[in-house]
Amino acid sequence: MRIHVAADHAGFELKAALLEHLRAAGHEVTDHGAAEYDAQDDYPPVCFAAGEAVVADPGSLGVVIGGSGNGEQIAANKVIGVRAALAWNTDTAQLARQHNDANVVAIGARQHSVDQAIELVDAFLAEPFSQDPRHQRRIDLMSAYEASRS
Ligand SMILES: O=C(CO)[C@H](O)[C@H](O)COP(=O)(O)O
Repeated sequence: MRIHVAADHAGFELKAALLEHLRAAGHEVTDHGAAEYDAQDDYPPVCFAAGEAVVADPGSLGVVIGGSGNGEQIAANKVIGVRAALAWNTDTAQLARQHNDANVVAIGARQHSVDQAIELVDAFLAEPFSQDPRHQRRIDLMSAYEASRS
């Protein structure tokens, strides 16, 4: 799978561990930054970059990481075509794919151990979209709204 990953300073350490884990598992992973640790850096630019890469690369998925994951989810969702979900347990990670066909998952690195956070990402990546018509209908409503505003 092709995976686009980004993190600010709060997610920098988790990003390094996640890149290693995903590459060892055979995924094709692109690191969209931050390239180095800077306690003053801002999460929106790297989240925009990862989101844009996911939209430009159909079939790929994204991971955006910060302290809570909230701002990273918000930033990624500003990219047209991104459906970013904050995953905070296995169920929300899986439901993001099953029900929402989320193409980006947001993770709060300060909310989980590294192992727990990697489990959330793995659960997200492994779960397919259900293809259920009711879920597709709701996604289509959001896509139509997005298209009408752009
Ligand atoms: O989670 C985040 C945004 O939702 C950021 O990672 C967090 O706000 C960074 O905080 P600080 O600048 O205090 O380290």
